Amino acid sequence: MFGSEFTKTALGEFWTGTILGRFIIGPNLFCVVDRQWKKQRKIANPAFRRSMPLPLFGRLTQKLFKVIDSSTTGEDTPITINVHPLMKRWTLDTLGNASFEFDFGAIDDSNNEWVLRYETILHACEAPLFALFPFLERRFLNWFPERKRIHDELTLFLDKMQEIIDKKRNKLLEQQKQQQDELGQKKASPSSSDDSDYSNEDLLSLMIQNQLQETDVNNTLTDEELKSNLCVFFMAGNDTTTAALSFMIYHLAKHPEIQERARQEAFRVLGNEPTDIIPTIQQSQELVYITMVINETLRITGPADSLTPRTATKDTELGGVFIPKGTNVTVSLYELHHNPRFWDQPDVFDPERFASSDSQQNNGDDDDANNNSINATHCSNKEMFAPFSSGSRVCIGKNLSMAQQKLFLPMLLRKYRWDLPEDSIHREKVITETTMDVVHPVNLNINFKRIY
Ligand code: HEM
Repeated sequence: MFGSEFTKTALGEFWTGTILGRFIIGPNLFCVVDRQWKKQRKIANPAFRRSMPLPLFGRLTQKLFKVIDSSTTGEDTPITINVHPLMKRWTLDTLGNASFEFDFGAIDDSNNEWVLRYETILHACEAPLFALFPFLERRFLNWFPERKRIHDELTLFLDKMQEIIDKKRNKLLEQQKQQQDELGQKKASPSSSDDSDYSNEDLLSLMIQNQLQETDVNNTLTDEELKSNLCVFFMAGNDTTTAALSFMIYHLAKHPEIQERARQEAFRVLGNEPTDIIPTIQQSQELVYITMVINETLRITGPADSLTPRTATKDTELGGVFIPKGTNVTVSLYELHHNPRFWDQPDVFDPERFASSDSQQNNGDDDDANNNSINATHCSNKEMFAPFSSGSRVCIGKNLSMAQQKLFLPMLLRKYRWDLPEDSIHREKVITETTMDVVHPVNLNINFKRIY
């Protein structure tokens, strides 16, 4: 999205020793630049390119439906649900399992020890006092007992990650040794070195496998880097996908005719038996209209409304504006997605603008930054659609998030109809707030009615 005259602003020392610094602003993909970033991205890319664990996501969706159904008295009784916290529980469990085979257990119990710990740490990252004066917690932590307690919680969280890393590494080493013994070879490859076998493995295992295969330590991730990346996958992947799913439910509640059309597609592709069907990869690629709905949601209410700042590496000019070397600039994705020069009636929710002759191929599973074709009559430049950014620093979790959304929405459509309550605060337009730079709906209550 940015040319070489702009580089990502290195985030680092300012936050050392703070909760934000220990949790997020560390040696991870989001924060590092130049050679460090190249190394990390090269290692992480194959893990994110594997085929997605749809059966796992599907099982967790079935679990969520059971929780919802347990609070209804019958198929005809609607139930009102605050959607955003519910989606957060689902995303936390899918991401925990897919990232490092850790089940937060959030769907079953949103108040369990690990969920509360994670939420506490995340909220603490935003505390205004320490965001403005990070030296307070670096040098005078003892003056702030509550802050100190949260540091201890974070230590427990990071220790847990280290424990999981150690266990996984030992398990993989054992497997490797077994294979070597069996094959009688000097150099055995770990169990899944091929992309196509990745689907059942979590991201952490895939990255550790890389470490075990690599002989040059300069091309491997240290445990600190592994942990820091796991933290950032949560920060970057949990709230964003949660918000995307919540907004999607909102738009479909506001537009029942679009909801029904999407449901008919789900029935056509997955069948209409009254039972939870988990889409296969093949089926998920056939969900053309549902993909259009997802794209339009990401355009009109994208969870990331701007990119993190870039710094001009030299005096340059952008759109006729002179930008001196060292200036920080950013891109507003919101403006990009609502610019009337590129989008016909940008404030109207209209999935049709993503219809195209090649929409069959347009499944959100490739690695092209702008794989989402756009109807040329509605938008004059497909590069204007970039909810996951674009270029070399495009979101690494894009395919994962698209896979989650394309699994969840058809399952939900087959199982429930939903609408906005009469007294909803969102009747006119969706009310949002921003947490950790992610835009999400506030108190979005939705009435759900079971189909089966
Ligand atoms: C709807 C869901 C998501 C949206 C809208 C989104 C959006 C974005 C955007 C706009 C960026 C670029 C930020 C910048 O350069 O300033 C980004 C980067 C990133 N995202 Fe996502 N993201 C989503 C889901 C995920 C998921 C599921 C993960 C991981 C599990 C993830 C991990 C990352 C990481 C690690 C980066 C930094 C990549 C790099 O700089 O190489 N994201 N995301």
